[in-house]
Amino acid sequence: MTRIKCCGMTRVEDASYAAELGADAIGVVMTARSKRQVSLRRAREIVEAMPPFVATVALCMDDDAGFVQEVIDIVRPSLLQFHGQESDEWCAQFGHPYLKAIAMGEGASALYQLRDHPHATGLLLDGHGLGEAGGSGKTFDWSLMPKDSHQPLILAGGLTPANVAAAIQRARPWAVDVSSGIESAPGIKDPAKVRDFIGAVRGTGRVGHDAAHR
Ligand SMILES: O=C(O)c1ccccc1N[C@@H]1O[C@H](COP(=O)(O)O)[C@@H](O)[C@H]1O
Repeated sequence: MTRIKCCGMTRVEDASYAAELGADAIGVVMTARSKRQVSLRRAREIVEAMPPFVATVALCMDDDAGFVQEVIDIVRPSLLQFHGQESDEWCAQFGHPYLKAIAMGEGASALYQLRDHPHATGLLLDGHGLGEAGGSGKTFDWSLMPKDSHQPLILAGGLTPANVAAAIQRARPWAVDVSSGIESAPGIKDPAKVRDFIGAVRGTGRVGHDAAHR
């Protein structure tokens, strides 16, 4: 079964809806470098609203260590996600489980980057180019997804309800991660797209309640 993370939550109701439909994890973006940034307080509210067994992920990108520690202490996410140029040693200093984003777009190859992050709980392969900022909403060539990693690999970058089934077929990831592909505007999730995305991953077409449920 392919796990699902729905990222970039800015509202409790959106995160709760994704969890209700069967998302395995939700994400909140903490870095000021994103238009989806939420405050520490809002992130905590979203995390606290999640039911048992739904993991919570707080995304940082080249932020300073003091801020990351505040995120751990105040938001208390299950996992951090480092989406910038952070080294393995730097990410591991907090003693908190984390995902490390790996660039798979222009000029990038997974080969060396995967070996560079042995302490990551999982590696999230995204469509941005080497040295570029993540969260570009771009897909990458799914055939480049490594087949022999000993760490769980999470496929991200430009996934939508329309392309996620083909992406899974091609890349065979442990999990998929989506943000912009289930939005009606940056940070605002579209209930029909959330439902269709989860339905496409689960292979059922549509799952859960009707959109009128909201
Ligand atoms: O979502 C953002 O604004 C963001 C900003 C900076 C770094 C990463 C960001 N998002 C993450 O990027 C991947 C792929 O997102 P998308 O589905 O292509 O929009 C995902 O992990 C987002 O959370």
